[in-house]
Amino acid sequence: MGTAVEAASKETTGSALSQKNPKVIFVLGGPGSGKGTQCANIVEHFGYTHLSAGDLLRAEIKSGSENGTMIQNMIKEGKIVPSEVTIKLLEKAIAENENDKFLIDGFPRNEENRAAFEAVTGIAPEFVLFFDCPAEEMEKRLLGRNQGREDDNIETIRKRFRVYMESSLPVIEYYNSKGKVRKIDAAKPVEEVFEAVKTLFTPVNEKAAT
Ligand SMILES: Nc1ncnc2c1ncn2[C@@H]1O[C@H](COP(=O)(O)OP(=O)(O)O)[C@@H](O)[C@H]1O
Ligand SMILES: Nc1ccn([C@@H]2O[C@H](COP(=O)(O)OP(=O)(O)O)[C@@H](O)[C@H]2O)c(=O)n1
Ligand SMILES: [Mg+2]
Repeated sequence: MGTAVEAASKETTGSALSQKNPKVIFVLGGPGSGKGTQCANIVEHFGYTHLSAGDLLRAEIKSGSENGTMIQNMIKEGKIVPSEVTIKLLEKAIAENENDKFLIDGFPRNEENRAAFEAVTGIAPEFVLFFDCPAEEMEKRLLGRNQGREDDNIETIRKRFRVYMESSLPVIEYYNSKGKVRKIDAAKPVEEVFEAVKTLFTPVNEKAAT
């Protein structure tokens, strides 16, 4: 149905995903709230595959892709890359992985990300894991992250916070209005945050098994 472009896109990507029918959890929260850290814990304990949108975009820059320069400039400015680029990377990563359970970290980051992902893949998240953390704590963590990231400087961090407030929080609000948000106090130490995360995953997994 729809345009030829839509049909083609379904044939090349949508069909691979609809066959898979993957289970997806969106992991959201401000920059530095601890998304990547907690995803690593969830992978270890609950068998999900972690897909960080930011990591996929950074790998795309490194691969020498034709979009690389554009992505690099957007990340440096703290701006959100057009969803068609990010969604293609996510679709490919899901299709190529044998697992059927994915943590999608740092996506959707704006309304365009959200609506396009749903339209292209037909996938709705099981729930949205939301790491709630004060800006001062996030700023402190980002300045101490030491991963050599070009966007972990105070100037870009301020831009990323603005984008988060203006564009990403409304997406969390959208899912909240649908009862899909599981909010975690992310200002606590890593272990305590993970204790709270665990309680969300254990009952969900048990329910799925019975
Ligand atoms: N609960 C926490 N308390 C203190 N530091 C944390 C906590 N969670 C993560 N960190 C540290 O903060 C930085 C940002 O964490 P990260 O998981 O990369 O966040 P995000 O992916 O949300 O940007 C990292 O250096 C990480 O080690
Ligand atoms: N859905 C997404 C996710 C990240 N990005 C870009 O990648 C940057 C880093 O994202 P990230 O998720 O790795 O950052 P953190 O929240 O982990 O600090 C963002 O500031 C955006 O520039 C994007 O454009 N679209
Ligand atoms: Mg991250």
